[in-house]
Amino acid sequence: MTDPQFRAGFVSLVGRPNAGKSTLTNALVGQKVAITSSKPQTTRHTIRGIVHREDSQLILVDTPGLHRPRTLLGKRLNDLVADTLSEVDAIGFCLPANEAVGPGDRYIAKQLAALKKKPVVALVTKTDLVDRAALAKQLMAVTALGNEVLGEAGWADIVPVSAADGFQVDTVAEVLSGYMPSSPPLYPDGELTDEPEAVMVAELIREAALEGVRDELPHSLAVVVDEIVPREGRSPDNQLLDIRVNLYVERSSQKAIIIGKGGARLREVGTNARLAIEALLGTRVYLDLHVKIAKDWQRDPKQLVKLGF
Ligand SMILES: Nc1nc2c(ncn2[C@@H]2O[C@H](COP(=O)(O)OP(=O)(O)OP(=O)(O)O)[C@@H](O)[C@H]2O)c(=O)[nH]1
Repeated sequence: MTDPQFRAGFVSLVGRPNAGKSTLTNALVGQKVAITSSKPQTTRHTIRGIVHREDSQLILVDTPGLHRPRTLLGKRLNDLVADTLSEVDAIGFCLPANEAVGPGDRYIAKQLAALKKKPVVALVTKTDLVDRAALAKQLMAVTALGNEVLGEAGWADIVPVSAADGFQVDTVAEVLSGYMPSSPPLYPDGELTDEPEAVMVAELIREAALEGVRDELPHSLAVVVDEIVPREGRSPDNQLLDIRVNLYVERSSQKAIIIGKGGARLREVGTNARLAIEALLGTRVYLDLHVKIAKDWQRDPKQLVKLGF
């Protein structure tokens, strides 16, 4: 039954490069979905993370246009950003606690002001890097920016947060949830990301797995990307993505076809898929494939939802 109190909607985290958007996205979602690094402008795709809460669901959308004010001409950039942001229900504007409010922040704030009625929540990020006095000063500076650019009312809210130690991460989710419209959940429970990257990766694996056996398994194969996680401790120019994937078939005879004698076919599928994914993403990849039987998944609506259909 649908809970009339439930809220669900879209949120975009914006802010200048290195403001902590990707890290906060990961902390909110509770699992790594975005690629973070200390080098600015590494977010390569519009990424969505989904935050499932008891009484709300937040779908986080990244706004790539705001990352590169210097490489796009003013109007085009404004249009691009306005396009993306006009579709969200609230905006979280990330400003690092340990860096003075500067022209980059003011530039973004002015674009947000042009969107008129959209609620903008100022998120003062990385609070673990400053002491209480410095944080208080930064909160005042951020409040002043809101009043200067958005008028008397200023930001919809202002929340200090640290993705690194978890301080107030939950409060951020709660405050943003308050700006979501009443709606049933928009995504099935347990779904963490709906990024185009995962969909494309699944497609490439499906292709590789069906190569040469298409007649035997035409529609009996579902590919679900469980996780795409950057390997810890790698430098930005030597990244490795760990990708864990489940391949679902309907019967054990089909499982045997996919795996092949002594696992030989699955190894070949893995290599071919990995090369295609590396070419797509431009990063080295470690692919972890598991073949599972989901009996009659094509006829079972619950299974279909679980498998992303
Ligand atoms: N100490 C600390 N560091 C953080 C925190 N959040 C992010 N960082 C660091 O700040 C840097 C930038 O963080 P990102 O999350 O990649 O920033 P971003 O805004 O997504 O950056 P772009 O993709 O360049 O726009 C990384 O080195 C993070 O580890 C935090 O809460 N505390």
